[in-house]
Amino acid sequence: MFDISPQLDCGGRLLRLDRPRVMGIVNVTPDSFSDGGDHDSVEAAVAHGLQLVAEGADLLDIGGESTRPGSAPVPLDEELRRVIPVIERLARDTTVPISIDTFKPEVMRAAVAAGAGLINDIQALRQPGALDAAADLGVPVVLMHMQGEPGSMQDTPHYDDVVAEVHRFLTERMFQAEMAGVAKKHLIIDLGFGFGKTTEHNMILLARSDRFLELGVPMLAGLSRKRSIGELTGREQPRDRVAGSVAAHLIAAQRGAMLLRVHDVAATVDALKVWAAVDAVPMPRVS
Ligand SMILES: Nc1nc2ncc(COP(=O)(O)OP(=O)(O)O)nc2c(=O)[nH]1
Repeated sequence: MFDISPQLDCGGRLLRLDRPRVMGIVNVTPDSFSDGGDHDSVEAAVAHGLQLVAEGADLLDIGGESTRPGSAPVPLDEELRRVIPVIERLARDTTVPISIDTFKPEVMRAAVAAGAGLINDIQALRQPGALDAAADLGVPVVLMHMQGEPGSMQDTPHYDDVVAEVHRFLTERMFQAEMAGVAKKHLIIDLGFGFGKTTEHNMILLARSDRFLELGVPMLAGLSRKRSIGELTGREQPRDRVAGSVAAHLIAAQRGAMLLRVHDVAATVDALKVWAAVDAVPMPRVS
């Protein structure tokens, strides 16, 4: 149907896209919205990453700067101090691809040099130097939609047509990336759930996320423990939003997402196994 590549070469570590793949979140931050401070030392972050791989994570996403609404920016040297040692250790101690969650080109370059094989950029390479860094590094890159900036994006998000506007943004960022020299086979899109969007916007995007498959690149979905899940379920604490998060990611997978960015790897892996079993049942022969 669409010419989505069957695998991603993440700096030599292949990620087959024969089924939805689970990206385990390792936030090396003191203030991430759902697990801030839990893994903000190298040892704790490495141990958490190894635990997520043991639970079935197909790749890990290492982040050194919280992007929650109202979060404070992290200086370059601090972000490097947080993430590089963790990437080095995890790249050594696991065989799964390691992703760097950053929008700073200097962090992208240092992270890939340290062993990361995928760039996860919530700003879709809009920072000065980011397009060139992605083109030079030659690894897959996630282009995510965000309306506004983390500090104020949730104040009054508004769209005339959220699907059309996110689609137009991602199409344009893909064009800019390819013009800068990023191979289309390295592009991944992400609708940016919770980044300048109300719960209604998020649900419309989730319901119609299959509309984005026509862009011909893998799609990543990241709804894990987010505020929208809390609003729909009444779960105040992000840690209590596991069932809602798993449901949302299962729906995203059914609508074509090939990468699921989650905190709760074991629960998500279990849900995908049940879905795969049902999906494997042959369609009835039309007599
Ligand atoms: N591609 C992508 N990257 C992301 N990075 C961070 C967060 C925010 O979640 P989390 O990392 O758990 O929180 P924080 O940013 O507070 O560390 N969400 C996404 C997302 O939806 N897509």
